[in-house]
Amino acid sequence: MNAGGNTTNHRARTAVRARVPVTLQRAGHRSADLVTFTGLPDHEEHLAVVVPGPAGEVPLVRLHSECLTGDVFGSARCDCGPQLQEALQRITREGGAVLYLRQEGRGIGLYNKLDAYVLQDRGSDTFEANRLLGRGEDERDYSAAAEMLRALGMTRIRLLTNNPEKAAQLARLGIEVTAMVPTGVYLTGENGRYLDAKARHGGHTLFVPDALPTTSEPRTDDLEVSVL
Ligand SMILES: Nc1nc2c(ncn2[C@@H]2O[C@H](COP(=O)(O)OP(=O)(O)OP(=O)(O)O)[C@@H](O)[C@H]2O)c(=O)[nH]1
Ligand SMILES: [Zn+2]
Repeated sequence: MNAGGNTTNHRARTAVRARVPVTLQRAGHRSADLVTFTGLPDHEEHLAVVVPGPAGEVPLVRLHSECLTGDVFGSARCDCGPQLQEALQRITREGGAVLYLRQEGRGIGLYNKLDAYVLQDRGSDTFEANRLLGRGEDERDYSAAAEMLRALGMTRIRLLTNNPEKAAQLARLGIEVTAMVPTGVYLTGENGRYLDAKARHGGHTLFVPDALPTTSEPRTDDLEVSVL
């Protein structure tokens, strides 16, 4: 019971639970801390990968939404895997954090995302497919991310993203985003329609050329964004 004796509206404050050093083999064998938390508002097991940067510099942060298919299996249907690698390589070089958020499928979960893929193969775009499943187009909420950043002492950040909604939500949640740093666009023969829908419908600041590649190798030339 707290000092006032009233526990009914009490919500645990988010705090760092443990910091575990690791070597990241796919980020040049550089060191990072994996950070876990207590008191997260949504009780998910979100994880931060943190590397200290130069004192006085605004840290680079990526809010990476979980994508098992892209991050782990390297599926070419989306651009999540290369974006995660880019973020890990950048923060291990210049300092910062990747918050790995358990928001699979923009918040609808893995099985629903795979159902959405089936609908996309029948002609729907990525946002319409969510609606046909009775779900929101994008159900992500970044409250837990803001709490994690506060617990890490990162309340002033540069955000590695092409998604203005992430910056807007963080600002509303009291995190000062001094800059949106563009993340790479990793175009493959399979993710062109997905990226195009993100740009046209989702408001992402990325450019997708009309002529899409025919291979599933990520291609980043002639795109107007920063790449590795
Ligand atoms: N529902 C659904 N989710 C998807 C689909 N493709 C990828 N995702 C999920 O979308 C999330 C990534 O969101 P994106 O819109 O690709 O990118 P973002 O994180 O908003 O923006 P950036 O910070 O610029 O990368 C991950 O959780 C993926 O699992 C899809 O077709 N349907
Ligand atoms: Zn993905």
